[in-house]
Amino acid sequence: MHLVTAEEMRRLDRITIDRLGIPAAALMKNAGRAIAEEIIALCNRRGEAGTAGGPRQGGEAARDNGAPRNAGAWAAGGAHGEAAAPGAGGTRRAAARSGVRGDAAAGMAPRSGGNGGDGGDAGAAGITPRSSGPGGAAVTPPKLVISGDAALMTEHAESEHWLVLVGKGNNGGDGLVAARYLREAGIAVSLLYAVPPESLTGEAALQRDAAAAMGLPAAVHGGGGPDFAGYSGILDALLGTGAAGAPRGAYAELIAAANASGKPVVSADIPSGLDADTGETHEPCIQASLTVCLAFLKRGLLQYPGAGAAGRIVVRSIGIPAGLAREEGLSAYWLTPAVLEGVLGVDVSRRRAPDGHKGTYGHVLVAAGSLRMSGAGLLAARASLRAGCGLTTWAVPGKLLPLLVCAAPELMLADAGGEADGTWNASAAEEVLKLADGRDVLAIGPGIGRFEDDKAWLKAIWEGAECPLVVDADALNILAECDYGSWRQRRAPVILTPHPGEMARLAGVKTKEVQRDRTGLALSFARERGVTLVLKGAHTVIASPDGRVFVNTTGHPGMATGGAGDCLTGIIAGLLAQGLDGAQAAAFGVYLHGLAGERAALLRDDPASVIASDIIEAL
Ligand SMILES: NC(=O)C1=CN([C@@H]2O[C@H](COP(=O)(O)OP(=O)(O)OC[C@H]3O[C@@H](n4cnc5c(N)ncnc54)[C@H](OP(=O)(O)O)[C@@H]3O)[C@@H](O)[C@H]2O)[C@@H](O)CC1
Ligand SMILES: [K+]
Repeated sequence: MHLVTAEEMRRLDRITIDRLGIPAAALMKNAGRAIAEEIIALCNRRGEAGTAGGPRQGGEAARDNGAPRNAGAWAAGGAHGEAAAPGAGGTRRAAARSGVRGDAAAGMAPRSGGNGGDGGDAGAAGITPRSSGPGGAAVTPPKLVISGDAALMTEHAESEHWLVLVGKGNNGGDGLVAARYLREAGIAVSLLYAVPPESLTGEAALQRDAAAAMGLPAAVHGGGGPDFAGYSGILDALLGTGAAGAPRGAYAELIAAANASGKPVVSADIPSGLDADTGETHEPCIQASLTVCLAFLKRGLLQYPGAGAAGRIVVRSIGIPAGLAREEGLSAYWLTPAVLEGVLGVDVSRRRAPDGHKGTYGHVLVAAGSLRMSGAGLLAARASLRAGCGLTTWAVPGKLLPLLVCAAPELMLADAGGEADGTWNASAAEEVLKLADGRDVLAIGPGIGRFEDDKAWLKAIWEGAECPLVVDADALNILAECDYGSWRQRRAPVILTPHPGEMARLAGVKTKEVQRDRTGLALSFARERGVTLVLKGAHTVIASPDGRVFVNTTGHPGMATGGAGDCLTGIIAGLLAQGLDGAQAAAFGVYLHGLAGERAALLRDDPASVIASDIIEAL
């Protein structure tokens, strides 16, 4: 699934309208209808659970009122994203975990509710002929089957009254269309304009007039704290992709009041107050329980804190062809099995040749670990084997070798020289290069610490190793102090795997700046430096030097534990050794790492108790 910026979305809108001749009003109608369908589905869920209009439950429970739980969920197992076969239980679980669902009508994940009729005769309405069983007894009574527009029906309308907060732009127009469809479904709806309705223009003005002609009660926000107590839910149609900066004036007041109301808030396209590109949340920003994202997933919805403000995300098709994004060369993706296979060309089933042997699957050299942090090297080396490479050699300062014998019997150990106290030194680079000769990949950094002339050590390895290089941990901190742009160009790929702190040092900015726009920074850094960059953290970003960027959603907060990053280094190295290219190994490695973390959490029945070794065992 493509991820788009606001600017890219506008471009795709324009192409659809200008080149394909699809009227803007039709897109707005589709958008509003999709939003209404999702609200009706929500009403039905909570109607069945008997919670509509109930008192505020506080915290997450209140935000989630009527919607499946999402935030921080980590339900594991099964396939992720839209790639799994429609109807697969795994898809449903995975969608709940990642909090993003696609539109079945657009060929993505299955929809619940939806237009699927009543489960009876899906064909034409009519009278079913009488048939009889072997003894002549009638087995099928005559039945008149007529199906209606199920997605726009609810039996719980009487307990619902929705307030639509209407902004000045097309986002407000979407909200006005949704209001009409909700009313058509029998749900009471009121409109609250942020600005005088006369200031709406274009399609939004047409929708304003239609809503008025339909008799929908409307008011204009007059300042002060509006009273939302009488409503069962709020549709946030204040600001969309046309928003600039922090919400101002009436918009800010309405957002703050909606958040304080404790009512479930459904956002049209994006939560108002969110930067659609970066995931930054302005003050204030809607805290939605559900975001009905229109046409394409906006980048900011997958990056925190925006991902946290969006609640559950549903991406609904509105008539803009999905293929346009590819045709226009957009290259940011939500990382799913479909994207791994279709965009990156990864064989996610990891088939092995029937006549393969350990030499077929590559040999990893891991140069990692020192006296006080030998475990980091062990984790990386073991993870590379679990990722499926044929052989792994672990190079450590020689002093440590006797202590590590049989730490993992599957590993080969090698003496990298170093100091008598088990630390690294600059001359160890020569040993590492000798050991790397003929190896398929070299992973460096976990647990090496800092040492005298470590920059010379890194330069020698960077320039001398002919195989792909995975650089992590202290090797990244060393790199951040080097002018490596002047080093000899490497032919084989380099993958850097920084966490936000390491990224800040590499890019020469503050950590806060890294987190402000993770996707944008990763993309520009990878392009400028000619490396594949894995920017770790919640929803890890993988950027390749050719301008493609992938955002991962596997994993969970329990994986924020010492050594988890070392495992990732090993996994990526193990995949590179098997012949995957830089972007493939980085993206697939990050995806598998998160999946293994989810499995480990399930096995332990508690995400918080997962430790790095569990991730390796769950691979
Ligand atoms: N065919 C289409 O076009 C489709 C559009 N679609 C929908 O349209 C949405 C984009 O619509 P949009 O471009 O009209 O922008 P939108 O966010 O509604 O309003 C911007 C207005 O708000 C104002 N404003 C801005 N910043 C502000 C702030 N910080 N604080 C306060 N006010 C602020 C600013 O007014 P100004 O201040 O300039 O007078 C500006 O006019 C998109 O998200 C999707 O929902 C989809 O249905 C697909 C088809
Ligand atoms: K909105």
